[in-house]
Amino acid sequence: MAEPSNSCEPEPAGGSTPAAQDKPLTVEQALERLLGYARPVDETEALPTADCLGRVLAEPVVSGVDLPYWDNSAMDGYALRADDLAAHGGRLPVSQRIPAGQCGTPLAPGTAARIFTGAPVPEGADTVVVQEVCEPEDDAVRVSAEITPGANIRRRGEELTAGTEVLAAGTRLGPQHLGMAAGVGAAELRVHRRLKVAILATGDELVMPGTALGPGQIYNSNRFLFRALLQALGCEVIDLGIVADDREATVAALRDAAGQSDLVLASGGVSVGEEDHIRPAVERLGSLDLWRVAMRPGKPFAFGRIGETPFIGSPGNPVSLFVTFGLFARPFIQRLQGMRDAGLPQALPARAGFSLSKPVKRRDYQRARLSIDADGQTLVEVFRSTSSAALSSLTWANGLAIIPEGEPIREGDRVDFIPLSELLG
Ligand SMILES: Nc1nc2c(c(=O)[nH]1)N[C@H]1C(S)=C(S)[C@@H](COP(=O)(O)OP(=O)(O)OC[C@H]3O[C@@H](n4cnc5c(N)ncnc54)[C@H](O)[C@@H]3O)O[C@H]1N2
Ligand code: MOO
Ligand SMILES: [Mg+2]
Repeated sequence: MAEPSNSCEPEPAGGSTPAAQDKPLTVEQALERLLGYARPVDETEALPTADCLGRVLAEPVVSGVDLPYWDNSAMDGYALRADDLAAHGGRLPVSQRIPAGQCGTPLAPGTAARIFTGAPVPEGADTVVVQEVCEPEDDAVRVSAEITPGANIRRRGEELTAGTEVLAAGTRLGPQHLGMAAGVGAAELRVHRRLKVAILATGDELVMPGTALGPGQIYNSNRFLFRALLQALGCEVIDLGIVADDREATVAALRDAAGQSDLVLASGGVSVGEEDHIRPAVERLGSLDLWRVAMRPGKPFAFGRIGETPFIGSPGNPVSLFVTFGLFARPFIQRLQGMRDAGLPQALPARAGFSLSKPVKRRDYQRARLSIDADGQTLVEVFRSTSSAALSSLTWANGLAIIPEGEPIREGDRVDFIPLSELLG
């Protein structure tokens, strides 16, 4: 889509060397370069708050009210003046009843009000006593325990006051944010429009589930990975299906994809064989701005532009696609969507429950499982195979262990672990 709002200015980042750099970039350099090309889509729309799940907020939400809006009871019980209770030997007549949704009258001196959770505390009362320590007696109440003056009242404005920004622009709206917006009375929110992402899977060997496999054929897993990863990010997916390993077919499919989307994602055909047509096709239609990252899986990862439309080429191996999506495509998409905090997924320090005597040559994102052992210590185990074709490694894992290049790992060493949740949504 040739929208100026989403154009990729040729602004080098992460090093000035253009695309087909001689050496693979580090993960950090690659991300920096990639994000240097990310221009947020600036078109926005106003939607009913209930329809905004997963959208990115374009304007802050500012509260028009104090929260709570008035002093209210945090418990079911009796509202009274603490001094009155002491002065009347722990027994007070009940002068009114205040359920939630009703306002009582100012509390008559020397009396208590029956009150329920969420009801406004009547003027004059300074304490709510929970009913569990009260005995109702005819039209009075006897309090059988020590009370804490001021207890069980949620004060007006104690959470926040009118004029407070409750949600910042650039927030991805989850259930808690929608609840917050509704809680300050926002019926509509201004959000960025949905990002249109075109996907295509290259490969003559691919067939769709539902068809019997012929000789040399495999099922097209990547389509399902792409779609689901994008849906979890709130994108509109334009699925262009399977593209043959053919130069002209690849050029035509990429041109078609770029014409109707904000971003094009392709899987496969990005490596060095003569059946890999993605790089020359992108170069013909625009430019290749990055190719190859010093990582495993995912080394032949590519980024470029087809006209003005950004392009991400993921390696065909499904695990390589998943990992490069989480590390690069996800933050890039978050930026286009207008999110504030787009970057590498957060890793947490953990303890290796495995050893690798032979150091790895490229930074390795091994499929891993974090657990807490009997002593309460973190323990990371890695999958038995590092094959980037083995999706079963990802269904087994709950995260990725980052194995730095050139360093052996001994059991008990610190190892950085990225929870899968950091890579999704
Ligand atoms: N001589 C070299 N060969 C390869 C290199 C290299 O540096 N030199 N790199 C290897 C690495 S690492 C990877 S990763 C792959 C990346 O390959 P491509 O991106 O070109 O992808 P393809 O060759 O098309 O496919 C690779 C692999 O993935 C399977 N595949 C492809 N698409 C799908 C799909 N939609 N669903 C499921 N599986 C898919 C495909 O059948 C291949 O097995 O290149 C190495 N080669
Ligand atoms: O980069 Mo490939 O993804 O190592 O298998
Ligand atoms: Mg290939």
